[in-house]
Amino acid sequence: MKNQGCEIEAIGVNYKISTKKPENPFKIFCKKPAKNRQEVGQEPEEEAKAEETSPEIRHVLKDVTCRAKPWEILAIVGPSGAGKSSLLEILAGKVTPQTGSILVNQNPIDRAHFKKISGYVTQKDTLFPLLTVEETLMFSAKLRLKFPKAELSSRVKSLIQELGLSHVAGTRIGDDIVRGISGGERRRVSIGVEVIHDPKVLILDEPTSGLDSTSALQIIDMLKVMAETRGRTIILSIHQPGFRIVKLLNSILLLG
Ligand SMILES: Nc1ncnc2c1ncn2[C@@H]1O[C@H](COP(=O)(O)OP(=O)(O)OP(=O)(O)O)[C@@H](O)[C@H]1O
Repeated sequence: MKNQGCEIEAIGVNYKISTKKPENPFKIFCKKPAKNRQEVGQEPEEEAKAEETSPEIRHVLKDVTCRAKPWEILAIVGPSGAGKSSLLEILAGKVTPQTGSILVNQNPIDRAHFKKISGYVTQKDTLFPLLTVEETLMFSAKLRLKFPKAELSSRVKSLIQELGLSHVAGTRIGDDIVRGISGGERRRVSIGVEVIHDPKVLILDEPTSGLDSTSALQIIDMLKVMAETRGRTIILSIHQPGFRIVKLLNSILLLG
């Protein structure tokens, strides 16, 4: 099992959200509005139809099916609001869809176990600006791995090399006030934080957003190497991949 890759499959996923404004929390005694004549006595199909056309229900994902394989990159492509982040959260077991299933190696997802074998890189980097690159990765290593200090240190050093961050290992992350590393380097550190425990699956929400085309290509190139050398399953969302990026992707799911 240890060396087995991880295949993730989404089958017939439907995800709806309610855009209805929450009721007034101070209104303790509230009379439920009487159902209108049309709603009373509705059949289930009619009810589903009514839900479908209701302006208060947004159908974010409609019958989505996809498969991500080990050693490969699956990209979820689509315009803003297409549901890319929602699908990634569903694939990661963070959100449960109304219908459909998520399978990991042909078995229903076990969220607790999946958390241990996966890494999730959010769209926005959440790093401590005053820590250096090496300190940031060491912090994550100490949280996630129960290794002796020397082993943690050597794991961090080899990861810094793998991420191509050796030249900035001792540089602070920085933010708008403190000058630090570049946007592309920051993204690499965020990826490093999530791969320190060598996960089988890596899920990334828009890893190239806000980067110039060269830095974006370098990030996807690095992820490709991670997939091909470690057998990782990589799932990422991306807005508008350029031609050179598309060539590095193994499969693409288009969301409209
Ligand atoms: N928890 C939620 N509450 C309210 N609306 C939500 C929620 N989750 C998703 N949505 C809505 O669902 C739609 C899809 O959102 P999602 O973030 O998945 O899209 P996206 O393709 O990742 O967009 P972007 O590229 O801009 O990040 C959007 O209209 C969003 O407002």
